[in-house]
Amino acid sequence: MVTSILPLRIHAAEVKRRGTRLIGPIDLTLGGTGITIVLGPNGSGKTTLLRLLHGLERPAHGGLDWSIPEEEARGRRSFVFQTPTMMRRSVTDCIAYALRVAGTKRAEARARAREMASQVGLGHALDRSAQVLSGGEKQKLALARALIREPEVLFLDEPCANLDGRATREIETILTDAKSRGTRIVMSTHDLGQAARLADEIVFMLNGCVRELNVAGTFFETPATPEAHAFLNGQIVE
Ligand SMILES: Nc1ncnc2c1ncn2[C@@H]1O[C@H](COP(=O)(O)OP(=O)(O)OP(=O)(O)O)[C@@H](O)[C@H]1O
Repeated sequence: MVTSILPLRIHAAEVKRRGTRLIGPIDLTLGGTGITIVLGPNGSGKTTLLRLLHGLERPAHGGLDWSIPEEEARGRRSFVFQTPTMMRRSVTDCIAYALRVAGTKRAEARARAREMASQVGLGHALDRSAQVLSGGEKQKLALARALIREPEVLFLDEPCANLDGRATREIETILTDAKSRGTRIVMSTHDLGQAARLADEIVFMLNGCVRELNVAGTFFETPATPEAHAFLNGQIVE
């Protein structure tokens, strides 16, 4: 049996930029299964937290421990950026590329890429250049590229920012399907409706710190902190 890379334990981790603290100290454990949604006002540190968890930011203090050595855990997680970079390649080749760099042969990589493209609703655009896709299609492509490696943990930074209701629903379906296949998802969103639809657990950020970590149902019904309560009521929280 393959050992899980989870839980991820974060202890007193701080991210600094030129001596200024962006987030932290963060103490958090990410375990088990399901979807964790990172919520919080603009500038509260959601993106920086996700970047820290995925290893894109090095903690200035404290640290992170996956349940297996970092060099092994690295290849078993993926990150989808808010504005994914698109290669000058077809949809099929963009997805296949993720497998090719991992050593899969070209024909097999392309066959699996076509299958994955169809699963995320891009079956009509297999030969289209990634660069001409719509915003929603680009996000689906970014997800397909991340999911084809079957990551155990998938981090997403505001994957539905700027998407309309239909595109958002399609992305949410892809994410819930991935969850049901066992992918652990950690994502930020501004959209409280989306958080309520998807979350099993909420991490509420404020001023660079985790202000509340709660089961989603409890967070939405009886938040533990006055700041979360105010945030859920649409008040400006600083
Ligand atoms: N490269 C950087 N250099 C300096 N400050 C930064 C940098 N990146 C982020 N910050 C600051 O760190 C804080 C947290 O930013 P972050 O982008 O993580 O917040 P966020 O909650 O994701 O915000 P938003 O909801 O607006 O996307 C902000 O005050 C931001 O200005």
